[in-house]
Amino acid sequence: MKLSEKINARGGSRPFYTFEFFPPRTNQGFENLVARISRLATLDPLAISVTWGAGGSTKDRSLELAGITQSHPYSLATMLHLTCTNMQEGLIDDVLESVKDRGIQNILALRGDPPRGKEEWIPSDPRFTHAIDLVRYIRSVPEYSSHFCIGVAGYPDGHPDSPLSEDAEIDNLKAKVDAGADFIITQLFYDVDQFLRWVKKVRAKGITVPIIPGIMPVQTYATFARLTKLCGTKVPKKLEDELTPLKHDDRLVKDYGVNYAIEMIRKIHSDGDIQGFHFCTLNLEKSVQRVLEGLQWTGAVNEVSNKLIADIPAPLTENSQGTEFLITPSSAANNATSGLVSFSKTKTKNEMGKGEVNDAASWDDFPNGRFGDFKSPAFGNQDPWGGSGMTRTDIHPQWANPKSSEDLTRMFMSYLESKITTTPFSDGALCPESVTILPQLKKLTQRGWWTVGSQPAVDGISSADETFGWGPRSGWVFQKAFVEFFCDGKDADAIEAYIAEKGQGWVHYFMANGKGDFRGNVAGDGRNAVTWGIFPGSEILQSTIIERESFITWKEEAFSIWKSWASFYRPASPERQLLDEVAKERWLVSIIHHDYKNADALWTFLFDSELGF
Ligand SMILES: Cc1cc2nc3c(=O)[nH]c(=O)nc-3n(C[C@H](O)[C@H](O)[C@H](O)COP(=O)(O)OP(=O)(O)OC[C@H]3O[C@@H](n4cnc5c(N)ncnc54)[C@H](O)[C@@H]3O)c2cc1C
Ligand SMILES: NC(=O)c1ccc[n+]([C@@H]2O[C@H](COP(=O)([O-])OP(=O)(O)OC[C@H]3O[C@@H](n4cnc5c(N)ncnc54)[C@H](O)[C@@H]3O)[C@@H](O)[C@H]2O)c1
Repeated sequence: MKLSEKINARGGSRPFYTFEFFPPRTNQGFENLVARISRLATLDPLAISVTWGAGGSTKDRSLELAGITQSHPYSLATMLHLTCTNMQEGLIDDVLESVKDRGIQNILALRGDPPRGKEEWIPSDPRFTHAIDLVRYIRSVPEYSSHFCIGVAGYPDGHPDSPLSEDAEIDNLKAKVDAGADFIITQLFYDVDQFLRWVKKVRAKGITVPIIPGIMPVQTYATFARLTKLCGTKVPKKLEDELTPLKHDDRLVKDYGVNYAIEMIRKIHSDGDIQGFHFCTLNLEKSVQRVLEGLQWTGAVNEVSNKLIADIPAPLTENSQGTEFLITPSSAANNATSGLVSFSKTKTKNEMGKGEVNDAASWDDFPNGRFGDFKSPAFGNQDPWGGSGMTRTDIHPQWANPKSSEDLTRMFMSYLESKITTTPFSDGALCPESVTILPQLKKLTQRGWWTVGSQPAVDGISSADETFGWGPRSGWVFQKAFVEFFCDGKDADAIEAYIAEKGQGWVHYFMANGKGDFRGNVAGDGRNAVTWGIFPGSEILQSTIIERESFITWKEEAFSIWKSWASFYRPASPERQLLDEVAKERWLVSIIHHDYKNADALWTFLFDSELGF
């Protein structure tokens, strides 16, 4: 059903909400998301939306997910985000046809990433340069026009890449609506006063369609910092001042995020214009549920909608079978200041094993744990539409234009020496904990093993420690050292042989190349918890796990970053040849040393003459 019709049918009696999801990176994450959506559906959203990877990069998974949620037994009004630039010629028509065939009637028409300057050899559809072109196109084809309800994006804090004034931006928004859009969904924001001012300005320009504000409850400090930067979101001083002191405690951050979202929504709703809210869920469920409970908007619907749970087909993978708990805070949303959030666990499905419970329960608690659980729907999330960062920006001038391996070594070294602040693999400065192993990282990188991820060993440090601490303050945290780097095939062979000969069971590794070869010494389903913490009143929490599935998923992304970087250069250019060669020939290697009681164990093991040190 069309969202515009559903909004009208409600008659404005009760506020509505929609939930946004992105297609997960792994098969198990995908299957578990479907189960998660079915649970969230019991909260009676008016629609759910599925994001679209820039340039169609998630086409199949986005279509599949949207098709599932639209059809029986879920039967949720589904909206597909669709970007129109950097899309291969003909793809828009194919997608619109498939969307229509699946019975989906709502499209969020977006521009997507601006075309990359130097890519003229990649054929992309010349008909589309702005979102308005997609709106016009859909409205120009009678069978699409009658079938689809169209939403467009609005930017209360301004568009991050736009040089235009607010007035000019709103004129462009009006043009999209005049071209046939039925509603506006806004970019996420946190400054309610600014939003309400913007809405009045939008209305004053004669835009009358529903405006649905994008709400993203703060989930973790790192995601919040990353996304507000990416989206150009203004962070009110009050929010910054209140959130920063909590940033090491994921639970307090989440509690704060829930309360802040509740306050935002109450204030916006009381202003009278806004009827509904669009939740950017990041594929997590607890915070959105808590916000709606806190608003007391869910009471009436819960009775009606339990039917969905009963209708859902049995869950989906062996690992996910029965591992899901619906975790509801026993004292909804109001514990932020005490720091004592207690959770009551309500089984939603079959009986389950204890270890599995710990996994699923922490999916929301540590959604962006560095190497989060690959079974989590939120695994590997980088931004709300699943890009790698590489697709959103032009090549960073800091990375120079590498023409040789030595140039790349220099780039990775410059990053470690803080001469540059990013690499294609690290979008911000090194974490303070990495500074404690800086000489070791430099030694590896200088050797041509370009490090991209690492952590030092930690044997029980206070969870309140400024550098290593996380979680509730009264606890102890532990880490095993690991390092992850790109090296050539000869070195990968040498590392493998060396670990087999000298590792004595203390050293685990995974290695993979861009051609699809994979090697490692961890048993198929072996899971290395490399960061864990012990806190009062809870099971041991494992925030970071290194395992085969997540490594393989990450290595796909890692090699696609090389390829994506290469694609910025002309085919015959030395940069293109170098980066293509690296993407083909180098290996991504991840090495963990299990002796966390010896802080030097990993490094003394690696810095051996047999490995060329
Ligand atoms: C709710 C929401 C969901 C999103 N979902 C996704 C997603 O799933 N996948 C994804 O890749 N991205 C997504 N995005 C990001 C979006 O694709 C980017 O923000 C993109 O840069 C702009 O898209 P747009 O549709 O607003 O573009 P447009 O409406 O085309 O506007 C882009 C810029 O161009 C300007 N402009 C418009 N018309 C003209 C003109 N004729 N001449 C000159 N300038 C003009 C506008 O003022 C604006 O500054 C989403 C954004 C929002 C707010
Ligand atoms: N299973 C896996 O192996 C797997 C899965 C997903 C992600 N990853 C890794 O995680 C990273 C992305 O995850 P994230 O956003 O949580 O990472 P992050 O930015 O939190 O980095 C993880 C750690 O690596 C350190 N680091 C960053 N850049 C480094 C560099 N150039 N050399 C050495 N150390 C560096 C950081 O300081 C931090 O301590 C990827 O770069 C990848 O290394 C690995």
